[in-house]
Amino acid sequence: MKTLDDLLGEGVSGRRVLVRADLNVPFDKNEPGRISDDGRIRAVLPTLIALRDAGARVIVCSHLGRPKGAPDPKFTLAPVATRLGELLGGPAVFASDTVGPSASQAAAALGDGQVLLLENLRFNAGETSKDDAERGAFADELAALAEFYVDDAFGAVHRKHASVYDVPARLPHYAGGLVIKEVEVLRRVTESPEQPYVVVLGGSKVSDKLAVIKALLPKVDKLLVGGGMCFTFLKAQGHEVGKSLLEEEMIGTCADLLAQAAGRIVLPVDVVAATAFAADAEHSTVAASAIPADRLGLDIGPESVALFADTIGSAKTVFWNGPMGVFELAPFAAGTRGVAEAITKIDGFSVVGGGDSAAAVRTLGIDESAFGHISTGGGASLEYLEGKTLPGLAALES
Ligand SMILES: Nc1ncnc2c1ncn2[C@@H]1O[C@H](COP(=O)(O)OP(=O)(O)O)[C@@H](O)[C@H]1O
Ligand SMILES: O=C(OP(=O)(O)O)[C@H](O)COP(=O)(O)O
Repeated sequence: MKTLDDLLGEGVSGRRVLVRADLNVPFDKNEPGRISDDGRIRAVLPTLIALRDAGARVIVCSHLGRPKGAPDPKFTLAPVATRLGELLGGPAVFASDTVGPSASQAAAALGDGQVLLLENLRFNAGETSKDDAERGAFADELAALAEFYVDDAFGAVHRKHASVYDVPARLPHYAGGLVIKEVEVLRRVTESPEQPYVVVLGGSKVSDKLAVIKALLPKVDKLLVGGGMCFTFLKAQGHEVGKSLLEEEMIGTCADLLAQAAGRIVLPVDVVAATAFAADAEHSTVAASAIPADRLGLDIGPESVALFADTIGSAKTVFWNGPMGVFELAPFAAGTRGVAEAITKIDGFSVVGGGDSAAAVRTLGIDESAFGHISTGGGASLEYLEGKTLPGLAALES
């Protein structure tokens, strides 16, 4: 795999370099347009600064959220361009489209050492299309903007998307420093995790991550499941989950996984159940087996935190992805805080992965240096640990 250092060694002054970054940052739920955690922007800065300082004309592209293949102002990268400019100490030009006239004019007008951010890749149906030709056509347009391609979007390397998988087939391609660093750490955890090895899963991307559990089960000693993930399992155990996040079509899969796991999947015993998805909603702690029909579980309860902390405490390797609750709303942050704090105390190696999980660590004020590694990718690191070939890494290697 060629790296950014190889590209810098070849000389990039005056050359247009397309950098795929993962700038999928969280926004403040109460203040639209305010980035609540800029960790993913900071994580790619060394790559952008190295290219800029070498005189490259830097064209950055990223997705934000999951728009449906067409422009949607809710998911514009404009606020990210502003923050990127602040962090770079000089403006980042923003193109109001990804491969249209604004992007191509801005790319053509870029001076040496200037940085351009394209609008959200996922405003284009070709980016995420399952159809190779449709993805390829979009990749052709993206590739036409530049002479070289650098992938530093670790959080998206598990996606077979045009900007991750098809563009590197069209341009000389290099792995950025963030991708290299992330892979180095995760390779260590994958190849020889010291036992006991505990994986903690939560968050809201339920169906994505349920698929990973099957592959991870044989590799881990215990899998602790909280967050939005746990309700499909609780339902599979025969409990009612009220209005909680539920993936109906995965209930059978969860039942199979529980049977296969023979006690190694640990579920919450209590949850904080609220009348609505809101900070001021009436809420109380209830047994996980007795969630009222008109309530939704928004956090794991204190007994579950104690149960999870006990298992985490004896682990030598912990991988955690996905908040234990809706930590962005203060009444539902205690589960995530409790689990995060337990992980910081282990006598072993810990990895936290995921945009929101990493953001939770920082916004809850937990000591970042107490973790072995904080990864910018949740799904990406999980699939790496699973031993899967990740499309973005395979494309960089070929
Ligand atoms: N019980 C729950 N119900 C709904 N959403 C939840 C619940 N628990 C956690 N979440 C949400 O999950 C989101 C993060 O999920 P995800 O994207 O899977 O994590 P990551 O970005 O760390 O991989 C957070 O915004 C959090 O509010
Ligand atoms: O936030 C991300 O993944 P993560 O929540 O698993 O860390 C990445 O930006 C990938 O986004 P996607 O899961 O919408 O493809």
